[in-house]
Amino acid sequence: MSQVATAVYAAGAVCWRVIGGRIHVLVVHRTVYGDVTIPKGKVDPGETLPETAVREIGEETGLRVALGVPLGVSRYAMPSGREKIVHYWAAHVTEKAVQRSTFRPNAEIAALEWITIKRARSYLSYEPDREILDNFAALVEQGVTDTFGVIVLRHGKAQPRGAWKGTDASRPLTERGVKQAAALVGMLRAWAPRKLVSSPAVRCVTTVAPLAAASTLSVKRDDGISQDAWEAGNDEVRRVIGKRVRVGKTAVVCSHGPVLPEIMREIALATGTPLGSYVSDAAELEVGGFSVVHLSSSNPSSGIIAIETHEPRV
Ligand SMILES: Nc1nc2c([nH]c(=O)n2[C@H]2C[C@H](O)[C@@H](COP(=O)(O)OP(=O)(O)OP(=O)(O)O)O2)c(=O)[nH]1
Repeated sequence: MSQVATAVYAAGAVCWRVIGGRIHVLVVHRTVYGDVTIPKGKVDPGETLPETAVREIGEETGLRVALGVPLGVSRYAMPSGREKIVHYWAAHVTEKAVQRSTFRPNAEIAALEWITIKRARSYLSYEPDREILDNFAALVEQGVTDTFGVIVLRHGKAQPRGAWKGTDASRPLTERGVKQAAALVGMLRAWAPRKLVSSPAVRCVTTVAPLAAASTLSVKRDDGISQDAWEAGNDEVRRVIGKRVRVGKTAVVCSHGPVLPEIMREIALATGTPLGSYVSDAAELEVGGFSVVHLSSSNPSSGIIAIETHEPRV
């Protein structure tokens, strides 16, 4: 009987910052291999890829980062013959994070180096890494490097309508829904949301409550994105989304299945993005699932830069 070796999953980020008016990226010189790569590492058991990317950047470089735009997936066969699949994001590194880095050369990483994209391209040891860097370079050329995310979240699994005697808005999460809410914490923190907006319905507020507690943010309840308002035809999705796009801080917006298409539509309209399946598919979320819609900080009306959709883990 032949054995098929399973792929090894990993995640990392093209870390970038502006030095002397020019974008520089971070490459790592690895001690054992003597090669130059984009920082990344293997998924720990039970961890999601966005969490892995943030943890690995922290461990390898001492830098605390939040994820930006997804930059694609590289695949290669390791010398052992096993396939490696690596998911990458862009990650803006603040000056504060650089100052706080505790990096010391170690058995894994001999040195960190901040260099221009052109130089990084010539230093990187492997073609798959160069392709990921090229994806980042394309964003730089379009002038959309600085981004923020609107994280459109569908509440976790709730008690069915028929089985609940109280008002629809007071329907609680099921046990699975509570587990989904807990599992969202680590994952959503990878994008470091700075604002949490939720429909006032219990199933939505309790979906974001663990995240609020872990990130010491309060939940802003807004009836404009409630299902009751939507069913009555007096929702205010445009106002809620317009504000998120104007403010330009990464935010979680937690709402209901039927309201999500309207939320995605308003993000597209507010940013001058043509409507299409790319936009509407992002609203097709399972309970506890979310889409991160990446927008330009310097020019939000330049359209949606990227959308990534994540299934619930539970
Ligand atoms: N980082 C990287 N390594 C590659 C690529 N192509 C390629 O053959 N390698 C080689 C270098 C090593 O000999 C071998 C394993 O390196 P690796 O970076 O995938 O795996 P690792 O377990 O050492 O490191 P990590 O995933 O925990 O960060 O694969 C590539 O595109 N990127």
